[in-house]
Amino acid sequence: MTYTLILLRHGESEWNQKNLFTGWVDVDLTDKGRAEAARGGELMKEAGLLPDVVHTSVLRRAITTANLALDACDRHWIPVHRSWRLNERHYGALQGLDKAATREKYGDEQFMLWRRSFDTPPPPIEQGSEFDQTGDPRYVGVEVPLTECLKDVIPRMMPYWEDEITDDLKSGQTVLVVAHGNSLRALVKHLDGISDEEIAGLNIPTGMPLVYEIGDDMMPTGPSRYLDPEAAAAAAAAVANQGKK
Ligand SMILES: O=C(O)[C@@H](CO)OP(=O)(O)O
Repeated sequence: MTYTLILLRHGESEWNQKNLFTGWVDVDLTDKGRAEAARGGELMKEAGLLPDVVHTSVLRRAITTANLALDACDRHWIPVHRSWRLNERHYGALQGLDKAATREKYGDEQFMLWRRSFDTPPPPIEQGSEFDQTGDPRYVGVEVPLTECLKDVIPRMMPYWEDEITDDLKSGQTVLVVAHGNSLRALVKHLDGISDEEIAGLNIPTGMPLVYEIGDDMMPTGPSRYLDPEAAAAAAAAVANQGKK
């Protein structure tokens, strides 16, 4: 028996457009991001891959992307589950800072360590500062991080994969997960068995459905595929180049 899993990073956000580090800051989609989300839904419809259930983070850019994509494939009515565990990586004190200016100030190497290394977290955000999420009502009972590297995302995201998403897959449902560049990198790292070093080179494009066939062991039976591979490759390269002028 195989099961279908579709991963979708949210469409372009206002801070993607402005080239700002975002993390847990709850920014909206741009018009381009809304169009990307709808296109993602159309691609799923054209491929005959219609989700039975959707899981999202608790951030607006993922929630709105899911709504628009599901509307575009007439699946606006399916059950929805949300969890902070699917949130973007917390970007610490970099949240709200311009990526190009940060790269210029700290240099290429430090910039890339913060963005893509497995285990170098950015400096922690100051509690109570403008872009700190401590005290946000959606995180009652959650220990809100002050910064995270990818290594920190794995232990907070994986329980949700193991306890919630795989349950839906095992019941035979086509599962859509709408999340973020770095929370999805953590999940793809697990599914594709990518090493701590090689994960630095993986970038997930916005609004591009990525499909896995999953076996009974809840691991992929073969390589994943983007529904629009050429557009996905170009968009992933653009993500990789963020911060460069
Ligand atoms: O700012 C962020 O939260 C993420 C995703 O937009 O950026 P990056 O791709 O640099 O990790």
